Amino acid sequence: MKKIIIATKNKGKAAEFKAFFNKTGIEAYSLLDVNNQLPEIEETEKTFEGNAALKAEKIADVLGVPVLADDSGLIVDALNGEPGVYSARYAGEPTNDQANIDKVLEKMQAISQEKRTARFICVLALVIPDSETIFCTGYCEGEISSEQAGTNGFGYDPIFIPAGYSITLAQLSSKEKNKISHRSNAIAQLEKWLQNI
Ligand SMILES: O=c1[nH]c(=O)c2ncn([C@@H]3O[C@H](COP(=O)(O)OP(=O)(O)OP(=O)(O)O)[C@@H](O)[C@H]3O)c2[nH]1
Ligand SMILES: [Mg+2]
Repeated sequence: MKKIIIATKNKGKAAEFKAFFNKTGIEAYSLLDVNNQLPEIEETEKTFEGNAALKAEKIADVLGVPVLADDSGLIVDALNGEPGVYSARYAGEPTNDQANIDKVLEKMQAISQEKRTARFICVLALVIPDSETIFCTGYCEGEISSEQAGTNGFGYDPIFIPAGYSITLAQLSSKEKNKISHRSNAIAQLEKWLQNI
């Protein structure tokens, strides 16, 4: 069977990719499944594309197999685009989802609901050895809630209300999140490239 490595150590992302690849006949493994000694990758770029390429290309260099990386984040209009490319490390390192949520809610305390618009972005970089890196981008529009709610998903899901809903992504089932998420929108564009693996 065809195989792909997902260059992520994020359990939430890995689960969402596995749910998708299960349907395609391609076996997907994340870095949490790989035993090889792999380099620690510092996300030094200033763009989602740059960091996605960095993660995919470094792992593909070592393993010599098709690799997909995801660089994603939350963009809040009232915070001038923060946390953006620094979403994982917004409240400092080591990364902590709850501290990141607390920081966003605190900074937005004085901001009214209609000015709390935000979006998730997901940039995927696919590296197939000896081919050019392929990029796909997906978005999920919505707004930041005033309080956190829900325990499904990961990251900022408990404070993100997708457009057209009145509950957070963390209150949706994983199946429902996967129908509308930035990640599934990016994956939908990737599908045509997967036959080259
Ligand atoms: O509520 C959320 N729902 C999502 O669907 C989602 N996707 C990404 N994010 C957050 O954005 C940052 C990504 O940073 P990131 O791309 O560097 O990933 P990461 O460092 O967690 O793992 P890795 O893939 O780099 O190993 C992290 O803070 C994630 O929590 C999400 N939050
Ligand atoms: Mg990261």
